[in-house]
Amino acid sequence: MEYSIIRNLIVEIPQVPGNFAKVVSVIGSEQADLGDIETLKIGTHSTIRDISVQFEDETHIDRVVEKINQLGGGITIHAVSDDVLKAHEGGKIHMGSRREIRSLGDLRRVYTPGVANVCKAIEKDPEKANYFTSIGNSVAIVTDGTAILGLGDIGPVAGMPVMEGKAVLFDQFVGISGVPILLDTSDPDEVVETIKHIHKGYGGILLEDIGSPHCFEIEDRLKAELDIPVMHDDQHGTAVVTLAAILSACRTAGVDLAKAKVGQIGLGAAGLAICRMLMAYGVEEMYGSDLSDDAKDRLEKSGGTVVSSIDEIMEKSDIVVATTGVQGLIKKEQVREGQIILALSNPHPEIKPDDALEAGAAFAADGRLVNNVLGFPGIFRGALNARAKDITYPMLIAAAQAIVESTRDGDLVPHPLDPNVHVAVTEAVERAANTGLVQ
Ligand SMILES: NC(=O)C1=CN([C@@H]2O[C@H](COP(=O)(O)OP(=O)(O)OC[C@H]3O[C@@H](n4cnc5c(N)ncnc54)[C@H](O)[C@@H]3O)[C@@H](O)[C@H]2O)C=CC1
Ligand SMILES: CC(=O)C(=O)O
Ligand SMILES: [Mg+2]
Repeated sequence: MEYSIIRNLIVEIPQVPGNFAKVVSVIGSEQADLGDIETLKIGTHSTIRDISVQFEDETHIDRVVEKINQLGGGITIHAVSDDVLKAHEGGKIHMGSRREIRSLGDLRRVYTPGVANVCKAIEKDPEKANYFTSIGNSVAIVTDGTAILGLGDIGPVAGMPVMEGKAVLFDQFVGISGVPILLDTSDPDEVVETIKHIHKGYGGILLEDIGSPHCFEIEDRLKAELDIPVMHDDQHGTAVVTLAAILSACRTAGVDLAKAKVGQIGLGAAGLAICRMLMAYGVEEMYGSDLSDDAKDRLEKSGGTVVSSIDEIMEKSDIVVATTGVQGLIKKEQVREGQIILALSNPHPEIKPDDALEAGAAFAADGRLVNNVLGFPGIFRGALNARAKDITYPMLIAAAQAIVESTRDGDLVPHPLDPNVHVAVTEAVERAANTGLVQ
């Protein structure tokens, strides 16, 4: 069963023993996936509950609703609400102020005429902008909309909910102001020029969901030309977290990663960066496959070995990572006993972890668990704290190691809401940045 829709059932249940169990049992018997349950109202005779459920499709919802309504005894569904859409009403972020204006004195300090002195101080010594403005704590989240999750080239405006989501994570996990920037061009020259012209307002640039191959050129050029940290999240944020998950799996399984055979399906932004990161870490046998000859050439130029089919990757590899955006690409029959399988495409993986485990995999995870959310917030916080001008490989490796050290034995990665992991990544990246400065 592939769940793709979340809905909340607002159900009134008369207070008769066993009634609630009847509702839950309909959800279970129809193979819908029960989530959070919230009690909205306890009345004299009945209780109203908000039950979050994942469904396969619209007809699946209709079937469950009909069966619950047929239970009788006063059990009634009052509404089927889409909480995901509701959570996006009005957008998820807004620009707020850090100073209140309650008096004319406040106004004159925060705005004119007082502000002019601050402007002059910064004009005299531009470094002062780090103290007297929000620039050093702001990161532009830039997309051209060409590879929004695995949804493809849906354009920057349709990608805005993802960019707002990244901004929410920046704010809540590490206190960075993330500012979405939507580009209506994917031409590398125009993207680079545009970012160069706006970069002065930001302490760093997070490139997000910019597809391959143009993402490689855009990132390389910006890193060379700008004196603030630039990172393409889908490449390096993903590679960091993938390396961490693989290291944790190897630790539990007692496998030496450098000696393992690793296969990467999909050699786009995420896939090629994962291969490069694993090879930099010492993996000697790195296989990859893609539909695009150019993508395969890039792997070969980076030192990996191209194989002709997914069958061959599955056959050869101890560890398989997939980032193709293609739901269900890996079949259960292709899974080998004891394999580590990370099917990382969002919103739907190449193989569901349960299916991979059932087929004999030793470890399996999807892109909800092994997700760059564990990396990019702390990587930027660490880089901004250190006033780093770049995000370097040693900083990324330090981030991966911090994630491994924050992972409980037997798990692949930490829980994304564990604040310790973001602190650990921040500190490790800051340390690595400062060490780099001393060398
Ligand atoms: N879990 C996570 O943190 C992350 C997951 N991803 C996911 O990875 C997927 C790819 O993202 P990007 O690398 O940014 O996109 P991309 O467009 O740069 O790369 C996708 C690559 O997959 C290849 N591909 C497509 N179908 C294939 C097939 N049947 N066999 C072999 N190769 C195939 C394409 O030719 C392309 O090279 C998306 O679904 C995205 O959500 C990306 C970044 C982070
Ligand atoms: C998580 C993420 O960045 C992606 O799926 O594109
Ligand atoms: Mg992304």
